Amino acid sequence: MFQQQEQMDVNKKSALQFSLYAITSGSSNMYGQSMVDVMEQAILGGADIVQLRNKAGSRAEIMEQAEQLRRLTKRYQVPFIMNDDVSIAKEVGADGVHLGQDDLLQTSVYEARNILGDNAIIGVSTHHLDQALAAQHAGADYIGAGPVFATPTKPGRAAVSTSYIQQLAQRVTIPFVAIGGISLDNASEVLLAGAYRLCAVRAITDSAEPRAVCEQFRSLMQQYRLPPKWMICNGVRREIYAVTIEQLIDELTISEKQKHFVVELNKEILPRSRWSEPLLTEEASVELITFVGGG
Ligand SMILES: Cc1ncc(COP(=O)(O)OP(=O)(O)O)c(N)n1
Ligand SMILES: Cc1nc(C(=O)O)sc1CCOP(=O)(O)O
Ligand SMILES: [Mg+2]
Repeated sequence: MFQQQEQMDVNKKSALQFSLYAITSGSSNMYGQSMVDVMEQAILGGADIVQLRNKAGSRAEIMEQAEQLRRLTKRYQVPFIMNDDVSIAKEVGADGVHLGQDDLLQTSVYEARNILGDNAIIGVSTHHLDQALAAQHAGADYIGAGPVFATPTKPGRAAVSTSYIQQLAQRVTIPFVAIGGISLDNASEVLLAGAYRLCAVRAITDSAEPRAVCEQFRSLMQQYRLPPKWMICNGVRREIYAVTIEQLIDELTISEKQKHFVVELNKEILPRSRWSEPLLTEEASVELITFVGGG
């Protein structure tokens, strides 16, 4: 818990800078491409994190797939996340595990962290803001946010819509990834709502050309947001997209009446005349010091 406020291991920090998250489906796709080939194509197209999701296989089958994906992702130096099962994640040396709200009833973030260690990536699915804030507080490294659109991959789960993405962009300090029904046709809508990271199953696995699909996702994504930076804002370590103090104030949705403060950037007072300069960089530390009116 609260590890976001400490210095993060460099490998974990770089793993969490992912932008396109590919999740498996089945052992081969409808074009006869094996699951591993599809994921390799996805990685070559720009997927920079991979999850094994097999809801129906035997433990032995899942273990074998996990080992295959572990080898593949090591070769390309891409993080590998195991869905649902912390013990398989541990056994194959996955980089982390993804837990849904139901999975948390079996294994909490705290327990997963104890089993996998501080450097493991623990992701948690969330469907509304309270769950997101709880996951962040519990020490999750990233949040899954969805389903943004209704999807047959998760039947019966109501769409949260892009308004949930807007909420997360303003309220959570850890990375979040939009998931559910995301395709090349609607990705812009999700990015416009404030997502930097997108996750897809069918858009990638149901395509005859997973590599081309991922390339197109990545080129779309580059049009919307610059990668976020880890910064310390008023003592809290968090992801920040802003590059100027003015943008930071907007990003933190500070209301008009609270905008009278002194800004310290890396321990130096920053005059208001410089608030529009692109000064915010990785690991910058910003203090927005407000004054309480006296009588
Ligand atoms: C990145 C990511 N986000 C959400 C999920 C869904 O997890 P969960 O709600 O536990 O559902 P299942 O995938 O286990 O059916 C995910 N797997 N990955
Ligand atoms: C596995 C999963 N989890 C979701 C969530 O909202 O937590 S939506 C989802 C399915 C995503 O698949 P597709 O890209 O095919 O829609
Ligand atoms: Mg699950």
